[in-house]
Amino acid sequence: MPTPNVESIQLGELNCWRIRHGAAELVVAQQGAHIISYQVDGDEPLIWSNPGALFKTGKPIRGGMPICWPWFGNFQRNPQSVQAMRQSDEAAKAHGEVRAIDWELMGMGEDGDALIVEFIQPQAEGHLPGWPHTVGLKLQIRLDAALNVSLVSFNAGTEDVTLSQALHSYFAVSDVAQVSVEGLDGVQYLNTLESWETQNVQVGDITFTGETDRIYQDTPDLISVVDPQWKRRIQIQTTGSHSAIVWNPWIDKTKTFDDMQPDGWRSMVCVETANVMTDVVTLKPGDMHALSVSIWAEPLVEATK
Ligand SMILES: O=P(O)(O)OC[C@H]1O[C@H](O)[C@H](O)[C@@H](O)[C@@H]1O
Repeated sequence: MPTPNVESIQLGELNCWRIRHGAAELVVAQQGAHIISYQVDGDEPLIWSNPGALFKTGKPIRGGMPICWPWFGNFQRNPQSVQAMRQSDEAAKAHGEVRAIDWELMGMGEDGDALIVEFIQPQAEGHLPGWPHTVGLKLQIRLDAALNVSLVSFNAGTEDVTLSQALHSYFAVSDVAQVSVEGLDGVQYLNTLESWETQNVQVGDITFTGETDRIYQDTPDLISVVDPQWKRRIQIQTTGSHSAIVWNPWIDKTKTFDDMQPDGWRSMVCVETANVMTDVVTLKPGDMHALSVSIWAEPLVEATK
């Protein structure tokens, strides 16, 4: 059985852990329970670790896998049922309240050949600013042949709670202009750069020629990023999610970020495992929901004629 090897490290101002399990290495920050990198020895990284990232207390980390909860994206773009959960005159943060606060590491342990790492977010139990609900929030990371991440919400209060959420995965690619995203052919999407009202239908695979920010609805459980140059297919298998956001900031948007190198956009693409828009989650008292993704790479088999 592979033995995990855990090292506490400091990245900028943030406490992190470097966890080795078999051939896999995971770096996770206490702030946001944020996966910063994940790579299997001898392979290209699967999760994009951003060389321009800033590791500052209270600032969301760009790259890796931010957790967006209890709302995704721009609060005002969320359905009324999600907005009604918040009681505050303060401007709402993009992507919710938990990506830039500390989580508690509950434990790390082996389960057969797998390693499990668990975090909880105690502030979700009634202590998030302007969000007066009591939800047990746990992140479970399971390392086996894949990277498996599950965000579990349990309504411990007495009223219904509606939330939108995402595991905002940044995937490492050879060159975003050369990759395609498969699995969404025929699926409806909003092109948020053009209109939040018009429904579009995806035709064929997604390729990238400019800034891209799309919300796909009624998504299938398996989406892949096909990368011919790195001769691999990243498999993104989800449960508890029927929406996905596909995002790349391209050249000009990247220039507006203080935490991304000018060419950073080229080596990443976000395919986010989500519950947004028509797919928001309502938890009755006592209900639990798990938003889960398993990520692994498979070699691209060249078509033979
Ligand atoms: O800059 P952030 O708040 O981390 O958000 C980064 C991106 O996240 C998602 O993919 C949204 O769809 C984008 O509109 C947003 O720009």
